[in-house]
Amino acid sequence: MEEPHDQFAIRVRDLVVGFGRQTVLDHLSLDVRRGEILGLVGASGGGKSVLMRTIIGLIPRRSGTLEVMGRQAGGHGRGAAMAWGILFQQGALFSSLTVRQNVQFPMRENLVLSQELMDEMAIAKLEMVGLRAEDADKYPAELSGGMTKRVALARALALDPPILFLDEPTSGLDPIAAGEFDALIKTLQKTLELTVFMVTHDLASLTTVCDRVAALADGKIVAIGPMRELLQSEHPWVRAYFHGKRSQMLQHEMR
Ligand SMILES: Nc1ncnc2c1ncn2[C@@H]1O[C@H](COP(=O)(O)OP(=O)(O)OP(=O)(O)O)[C@@H](O)[C@H]1O
Repeated sequence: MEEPHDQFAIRVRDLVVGFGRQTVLDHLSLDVRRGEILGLVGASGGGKSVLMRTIIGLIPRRSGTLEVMGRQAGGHGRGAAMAWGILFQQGALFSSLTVRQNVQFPMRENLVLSQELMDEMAIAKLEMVGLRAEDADKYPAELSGGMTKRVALARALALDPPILFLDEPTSGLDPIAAGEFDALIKTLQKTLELTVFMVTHDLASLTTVCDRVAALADGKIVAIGPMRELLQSEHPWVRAYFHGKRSQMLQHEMR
């Protein structure tokens, strides 16, 4: 039975995206429920980033429909920019701007606010992600990997978006920092009632923070559901991904 539309933050139908003669996404359909943390896995080069970038309007689609928070996507502009926050893989902070200025960047681009209010908002966002007010005057080169991710997260949350896109948020972090970052995402998702769309290879993240996991193979979503269901999937790529030697070893160690 079809679920009512307002349950979904993102609806993708029959999406086709390609470059030249290469088709990357081939009639892909996917629903992301409001308030869930959805993890996306797929082969390297399989199109995870392309899917995310197409949803946020950075890559044009050849055909198919996209709906974000009940609105047909395609139009860019202010409304779209405020519907989501994005954490790119490398953190991607502006190196010449301080932490405070990085967090304020989307505010300056999209809102008309006094400097005083933006300063207060930036500090509130930094505290929300577990950083201190003293960190606001640092430059990106002065931050650890974990702090960089947190600043990028604070910037992604600057406009209080209902949807958060995360591209491999724990990559490059040691297991302790990765676990702390996962816990932070879970807490923020609960307190801010966010919908989180997360591309990740991190089995610990998939197991501990994701409500559902979607697997992308051959340009399509070939399996979707809670992690325990994905582990039962008969799809050859999904089986190879979760039951290959390396995954088995990690899962064994996680028990
Ligand atoms: N702007 C672009 N122009 C041409 N080809 C592109 C472009 N962006 C992505 N591609 C191609 O699309 C395919 C999917 O790339 P994508 O970055 O989405 O993979 P991915 O699943 O995110 O991989 P990874 O896990 O390694 O990050 C690749 O073959 C890539 O070369």
